[in-house]
Amino acid sequence: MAPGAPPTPDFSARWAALKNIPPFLRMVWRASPGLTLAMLVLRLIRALMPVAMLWVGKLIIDQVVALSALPDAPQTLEGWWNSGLAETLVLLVALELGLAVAQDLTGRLVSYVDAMLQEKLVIDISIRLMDHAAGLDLASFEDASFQDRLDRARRNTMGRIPLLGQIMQQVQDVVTVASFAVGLTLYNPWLVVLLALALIPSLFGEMHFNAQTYALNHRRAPDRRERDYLRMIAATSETAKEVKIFGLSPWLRDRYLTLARRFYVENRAIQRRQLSVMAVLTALGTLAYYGAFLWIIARTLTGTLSIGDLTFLSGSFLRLRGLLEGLLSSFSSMAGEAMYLDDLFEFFTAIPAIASPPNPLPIPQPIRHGFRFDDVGFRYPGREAWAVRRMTLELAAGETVALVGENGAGKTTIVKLLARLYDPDEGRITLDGRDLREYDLDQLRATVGVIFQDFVRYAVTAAENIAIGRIEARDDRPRIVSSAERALADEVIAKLPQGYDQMVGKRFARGLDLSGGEWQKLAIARAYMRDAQLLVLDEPTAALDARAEYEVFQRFRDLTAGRIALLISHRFSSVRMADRIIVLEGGRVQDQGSHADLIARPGRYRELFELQAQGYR
Ligand SMILES: Nc1ncnc2c1ncn2[C@@H]1O[C@H](COP(=O)(O)OP(=O)(O)OP(=O)(O)O)[C@@H](O)[C@H]1O
Repeated sequence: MAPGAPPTPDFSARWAALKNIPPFLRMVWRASPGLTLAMLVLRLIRALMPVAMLWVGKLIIDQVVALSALPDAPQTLEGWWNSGLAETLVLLVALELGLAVAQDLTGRLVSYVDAMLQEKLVIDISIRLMDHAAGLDLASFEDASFQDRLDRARRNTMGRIPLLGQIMQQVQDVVTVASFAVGLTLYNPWLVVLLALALIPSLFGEMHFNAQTYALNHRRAPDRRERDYLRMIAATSETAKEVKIFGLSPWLRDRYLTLARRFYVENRAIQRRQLSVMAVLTALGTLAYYGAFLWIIARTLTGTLSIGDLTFLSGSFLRLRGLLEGLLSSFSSMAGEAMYLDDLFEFFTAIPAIASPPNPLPIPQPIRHGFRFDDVGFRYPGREAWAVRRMTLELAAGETVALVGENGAGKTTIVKLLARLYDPDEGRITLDGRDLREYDLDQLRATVGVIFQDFVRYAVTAAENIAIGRIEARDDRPRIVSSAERALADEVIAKLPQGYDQMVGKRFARGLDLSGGEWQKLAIARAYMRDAQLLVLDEPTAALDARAEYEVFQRFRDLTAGRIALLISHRFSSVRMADRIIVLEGGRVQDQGSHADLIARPGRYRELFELQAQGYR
């Protein structure tokens, strides 16, 4: 099936999806070889039990009939016991009892092993999804169709875990069917053929409807994401304020309802068609069953079959019909379920474009010269306009540089390019003269510490929120405390009832929410956790007042002495302390120099500086 394309709701798609079963089973095996083996053995034992029980049942009945027809049969139980005539019968009954107990026991064991195996599988797949997602490019996450695919992979795969039980049941049922079929064939092979023929139409019916449902779900993934999003924003702590103030509730509700209604109508149409078509097809199976039953009764009446044979055959027939019906429909639904696995395997085939080269260079320790943009051009995927074009600039070792420019000038883009969250489309970025792409990616990311404007407010403890900057050091309390002090976050933490161990954020009941500025201080402390050689504050200070931001920047400059510090802010009063200020406009360097240089000459910087200064007068 072509990646991303909805499958055509036909049988071939269904059959093709069966290819997913072997890799799925390999995942199961990987999750737990021991449990998988145990499961197979148990299923095999269970598979042979029905025919064994029915056969023993037949033997019992034949014995009873034979014994009761004896001319000089004993009249009392004691008489039977003493005669020894009923020994075989007693043995057979004991055997039947043993089989019944074993069937119950293995049934429970199967449920247990199945549940454990599914749990292990969920963990294993979740970890693999997380690991794989972690390695993918940022661009992928900003791409809506990728989001749909990831969403489908996650949602569909977790929903497909019971497929394991289905496959196992299928294997078990196939063995049971085979054992019954052997039994029936011994009497009359046509009985089996008759049954199978009657059931084929309903198999195709099932397959057809499953494929339609899948195709519909697949096609609706973007709408479903929107529907879930609407339901989510209508009632979350993040949105509650605006939903109330702007009275968004009716609007959200209507949009949700429009989508949900469409889903409902489409689902109903499929369900109705399935109801009528399947009713007819299933009736065919019933007809065949009673036809065969009549044949067995007739043969018993004419004396060709014994009463034991009658019970065995009619029992086998009944079981076989149920089994075949179940097998065919569950086979078709299994194939249908397997189609959903396409999304998972497709997701696993996505390879990041940004990766370390085969023989990566280590990051220089220390950086001798610095970073350099050489005529760099970059466009976001799917965008016509250049975010950055003909950009040439330098960040020299040990220097504090500020980037200023109006919204959309390209400041954040420069930072993303420095950390190789994206690679340039034109020109190149070098570190100590070598292209960034030649270096080890993990080392590069470790040496570039960025606190973004939209940093994440994690619903974990205050200490952990700071440790995010260097998660390996999450148990290094002195390091966390000292980072907090440098970022002025210690004052924020001092006010929390449980100090560093206070859960923050409002997601969990025991969390305590912080003000925007307080969150920013915690985030800035993350920068100090790192041993980064290039530290970037990309406007995480916007919620601080002008004086606090100035103080944060001043400290940042002093505390990052010897490293490269990059500051981004819209406040000219704060950036003036940088060694060099780069003025960006429309994705290009418009001017650069120290504050004194820039203010001394007419230009954009002086203009904007004066505009802001007036505001403060
Ligand atoms: N993820 C993205 N996908 C597509 N276009 C983007 C993306 N991020 C930024 N852009 C575009 O790239 C250009 C540069 O954006 P950038 O974020 O670098 O600006 P900025 O100078 O940091 O702005 P601000 O001061 O508002 O933070 C803008 O035109 C913006 O619309």
